[in-house]
Parts: sequence; structure tokens; C-alpha cells
Amino acid sequence: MKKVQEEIRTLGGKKEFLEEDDVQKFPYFKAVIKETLRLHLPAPLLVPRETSESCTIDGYEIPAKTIVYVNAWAIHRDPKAWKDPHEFIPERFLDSTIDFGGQDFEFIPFGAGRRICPGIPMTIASLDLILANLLNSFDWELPAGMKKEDIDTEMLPGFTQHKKNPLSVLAKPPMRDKTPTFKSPRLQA
Ligand code: HEM
Repeated sequence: MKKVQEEIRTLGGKKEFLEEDDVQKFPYFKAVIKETLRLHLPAPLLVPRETSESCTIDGYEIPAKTIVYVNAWAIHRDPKAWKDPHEFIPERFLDSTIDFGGQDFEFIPFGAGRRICPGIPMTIASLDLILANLLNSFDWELPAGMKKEDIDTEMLPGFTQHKKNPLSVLAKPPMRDKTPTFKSPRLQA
């Protein structure tokens, strides 16, 4: 958290509101989003498919008209593809060209092929903008007495992943805001 906030607050030019172009200057922030989509992909089994003809995959014969699920959750944690696959290590994406565009089959949070999610640009633009501004504008703390090891990542069963128990966090204005470089008209009013 500290590392990504430092990047945003240093490279973001101390702006009060970051725009889409600003976020493109934050490689570590981008890596954090990728690593989150690797470990906690919203659709862990993608969207089911039906085979149009029989085929053989990895020695298994799949008859025509079979419903097939791609276990992207398992692919994203495959030790043959990822070092320390269960660990949250955004740095693994820094010197890597692996992206979610459907060309790198070890990382497919939006699927791949001709039915790949068409919402990628909208998703990434919204995630970038909302998350970068939340990290820029606030410091985040766990409620008193709670340690980071206590964060519960349990999910409800379902087609898309939803947290079983809500996450409680405290948003605090960062210390640097004691002497703001820019005051919005809203704050001055
Ligand atoms: C984090 C956000 C999102 C994730 C992880 C996600 C993931 C996916 C996945 C895994 C698929 C199936 C692709 C496949 O099986 O190969 C899919 C399909 C689809 N997604 Fe998304 N999606 C997201 C956001 C969106 C948004 C914002 C939109 C619309 C604005 C959208 C629209 C669609 C549509 C229409 C399909 C069906 C495409 C088809 O079957 O041709 N998605 N998405």
C-alpha cells in the first residue's frame, strides 16, 4: 500500500484529482491491478463453452456438445507458470510483457479468443481512475485492533466472486494535506 501510494503521490504531481493520462505514468500501480486480477479474478471459471465438434485436449477426448469450463483461477495459480503463485507480488509484472489482452494464456481474467470480454477498456479505465484517486486522496487503515493477517478473503460461491464478509477500512486524509498545494473551489466555499 505504502509503495503504490508513494508512486502515485510522487509521479502524480501532487494533483488533487488524477486523470486518466496521469495514471499511465504509474507502472507499479498498474502491476498491482494485474496482480489483483491474477489472484482474485472476478469470474474464476470464465464463461462456459459448448464444444461444436469432438476434440482431444491433453490426452482427454471431449465429445461434441460438451459444456466446458476453463478454470482460470487454477491457471492463475499454476506453479509451472508463476513463481510463488499464492503470494501477492505485483513486482512480477514490472519487467514482464504479460497482459490481460488474451495473448498470454497464463493470465486470462477477461478470457481469450473471439469471445474475450469486450468490456476491458471500460473496466481498466474505471479501475485506474477510481482506485488511483482513492489511494491519492486518502491513507487507509484497518479498524483498531485488526491486523492485516486478519483480513478475510473468503468468497461466496457463484459465477462471479463476491466477498462473503465485507471489508472494513478507515479512510484518513493524508498528513501531507496539512498544507495543500491546490484547494478545490468546493473546499474553499
Ligand atoms: C473486472 C471486470 C470484468 C471482468 C473480470 C470481465 C470478465 C469477463 C470474462 C472472463 C468474460 C468471458 C470471456 C471468455 O469466456 O473468453 C467476459 C465476457 C463479457 N464481458 Fe466482461 N468482464 C468485466 C467487465 C465487463 C464490462 C465493464 C462489460 C461491459 C461494459 C463487460 C461485458 C462483457 C460481455 C458483453 C461479455 C460477453 C462477450 C461474448 O460472449 O462475446 N465485461 N467478461
